Amino acid sequence: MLNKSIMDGDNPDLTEERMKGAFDTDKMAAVIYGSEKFAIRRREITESISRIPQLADSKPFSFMTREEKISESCRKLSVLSEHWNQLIDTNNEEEALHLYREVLGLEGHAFSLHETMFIPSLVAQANDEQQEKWLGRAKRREIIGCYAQTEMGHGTNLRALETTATYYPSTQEFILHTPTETALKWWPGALGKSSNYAVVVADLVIRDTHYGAHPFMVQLRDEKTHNPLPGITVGDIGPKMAFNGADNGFLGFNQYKLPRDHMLMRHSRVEENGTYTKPPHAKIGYSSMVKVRSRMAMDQGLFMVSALVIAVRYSAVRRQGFLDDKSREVKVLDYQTQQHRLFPSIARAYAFIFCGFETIQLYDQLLIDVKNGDTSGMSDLHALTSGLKSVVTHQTGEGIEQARMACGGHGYSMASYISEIYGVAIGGCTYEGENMVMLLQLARYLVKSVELVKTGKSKELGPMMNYLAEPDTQIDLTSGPEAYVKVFQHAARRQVWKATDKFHQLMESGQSRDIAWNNSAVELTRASRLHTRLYIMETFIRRVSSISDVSIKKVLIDLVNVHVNYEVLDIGTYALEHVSSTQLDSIRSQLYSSLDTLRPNAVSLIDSFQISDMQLRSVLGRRDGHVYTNLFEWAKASPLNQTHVLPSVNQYLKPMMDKAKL
Ligand SMILES: CC/C=C\C/C=C\C/C=C\CCCC(=O)SCCNC(=O)CCNC(=O)[C@H](O)C(C)(C)COP(=O)(O)OP(=O)(O)OC[C@H]1O[C@@H](n2cnc3c(N)ncnc32)[C@H](O)[C@@H]1OP(=O)(O)O
Ligand SMILES: Cc1cc2nc3c(=O)[nH]c(=O)nc-3n(C[C@H](O)[C@H](O)[C@H](O)COP(=O)(O)OP(=O)(O)OC[C@H]3O[C@@H](n4cnc5c(N)ncnc54)[C@H](O)[C@@H]3O)c2cc1C
Repeated sequence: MLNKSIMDGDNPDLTEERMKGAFDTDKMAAVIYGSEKFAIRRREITESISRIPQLADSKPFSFMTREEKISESCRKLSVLSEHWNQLIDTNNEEEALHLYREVLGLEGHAFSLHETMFIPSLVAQANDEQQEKWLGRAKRREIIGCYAQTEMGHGTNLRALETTATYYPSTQEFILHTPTETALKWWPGALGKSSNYAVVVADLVIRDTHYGAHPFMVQLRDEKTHNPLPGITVGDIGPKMAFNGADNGFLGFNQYKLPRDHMLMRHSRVEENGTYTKPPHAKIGYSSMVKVRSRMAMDQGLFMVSALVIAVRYSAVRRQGFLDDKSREVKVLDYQTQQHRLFPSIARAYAFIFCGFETIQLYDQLLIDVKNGDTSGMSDLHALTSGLKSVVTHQTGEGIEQARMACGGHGYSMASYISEIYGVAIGGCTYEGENMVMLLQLARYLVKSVELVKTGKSKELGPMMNYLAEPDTQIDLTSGPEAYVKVFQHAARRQVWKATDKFHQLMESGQSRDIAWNNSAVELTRASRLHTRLYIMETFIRRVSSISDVSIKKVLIDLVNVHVNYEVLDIGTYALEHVSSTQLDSIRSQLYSSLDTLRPNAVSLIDSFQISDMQLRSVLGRRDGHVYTNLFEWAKASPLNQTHVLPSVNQYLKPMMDKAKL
């Protein structure tokens, strides 16, 4: 029995699962979270939080109105402000994110964008003097900030942003202005009611020349009264599909004056006389987005895991139907269909998180390089994270929806909380650049790479691109996971070349570059997806190969087997060009047997993420597995059940029924 945290009073069905686990979940947590030190810190932070009763939800979140959710998260933030230094190392971003997740969950809050985009924008875009002025204040949370870029009329196409920041040398001020209704900033998280500052992205104009999107530090509200400053129109955009604890907002400027030194000037400058110095890389101002995209594999992996923790634990306590033994119904987790629904997603979640570690490190390195004047890695990371954010958000959405269905009717209830997780996670398909558009950004890079190969410049290929220059080879599927990587390489290479050839042929036939691109776009997005999935698979295998602990490695190899078999079958139409249908049949059989092999470790694999009940907010996913009693308690707490007869019954239904009786 390796799982140390088995509790006496837990549901015996879950205890049985935990006894079956063949590895230590604390050790696995150390692998998942990158180090034993951080895995221990996570547990310590969770433990410390549980000792502060004011940080608990005051009632089930699902029964709160939007206003109550916002007020509840502000209440908790004020409690947290008394405890930051005892709870976490405030300079450690991962510890802070864990604390936020535990205490505030995933529905958003006043600081949603403060940590994820406002501070990172100051770090990457503000010069030293500006950081001196604002960064400390932001880190101490004396001010609350957000990132205001998207407008009602334009989000994806940044070059068409309408908000202007016009510089006047005579006053040494910018005038921020919203020229039309569609130019209203629309969507920024925590903008509507919480933030008093924003990094605003506006089109820089000097003497009638438009220099495009640039970031500005803008005070929105009076620091004493919190009222909007004159010239600022700001408010909440209303309820959303999910994420309703956040006040995503609108923002308009009416000839709003801003001192010259409020343009973030680490990379581009406007001198007092209006002379403009351009940045060392044209897209350096987009770095806050690359930062968030580089985190998305990790964050989406964790969203998917939350849904899987709920679905796998519930599947181990839910008994329905019979297999051999007719005296007792089976755990639904024993059905092959249930395993097929859930286990490939467990594998993907692990894979996303391992990828996430790599891309976060790549971004941190890029930040250092750029500070030292080296922007050469920007295109590679932009391409990689554009594809990755698109694939992981889409697959996470699919995985969470399967997890919901795997919980049957109770999955549809807010008691499961899966629908909230789903709603929040799929926001990622849209924010930080709509998925199709970001796949097309990666496609630009892939097409350029093929062009390099075609012109004999393969040596100039970026990281991860060498396979595009390699010839197809025979694949021996018995040679282990690497053979599946080869299948993906073949499929991705063929699709990237096919899409590029189509694009080239259309141009050769007389179509303009833009029209030819648009007419090749579906094929190009397919190429980007295959390339990204190849990267995810390679990272997963690489990470697992590097593990030394035998029991951990063994179960992760089982997980890799589920992954590679499932992924190759999932791209069956492409794979068929490289493997025979008989080989696909054999992959199918291997997938079924790999599901079987994984089955005893399923609960331990998801327990290893050590997501607390507080964070999970799910009756079905409770760690102790006592689902039914608590489901009943939860339903009894519904506001509708606080009275036997609702006022609407007396007001409408009774008179209607009484009238019908006459
Ligand atoms: C629910 C949440 C739960 C938890 C999380 C909590 C909080 C976080 C929640 C939400 C945060 C959401 C925040 C936001 O959404 S902020 C707004 C984000 N907006 C976007 O992402 C807009 C997307 N659009 C763009 O990025 C750009 O418009 C573009 C699509 C990239 C096109 O830009 P454009 O200037 O027109 O450039 P192109 O002509 O297409 O390309 C020219 C050239 O530049 C290269 N390029 C583009 N971008 C970059 C980059 N960032 N770095 C390096 N290079 C870049 C591009 O590849 C091309 O290169 P070529 O060599 O091909 O010429
Ligand atoms: C939960 C959430 C939080 C957000 N938070 C913030 C925030 O904090 N700050 C902020 O500034 N913004 C924020 N946003 C806005 C977000 O960044 C934008 O919605 C996003 O960038 C997509 O832009 P869009 O809405 O203009 O979509 P559109 O570009 O209008 O997309 C609509 C459709 O057009 C297609 N399309 C558009 N352009 C092309 C193209 N060139 N080629 C092919 N197809 C195309 C898309 O694929 C899509 O199908 C948030 C959004 C959400 C949902």
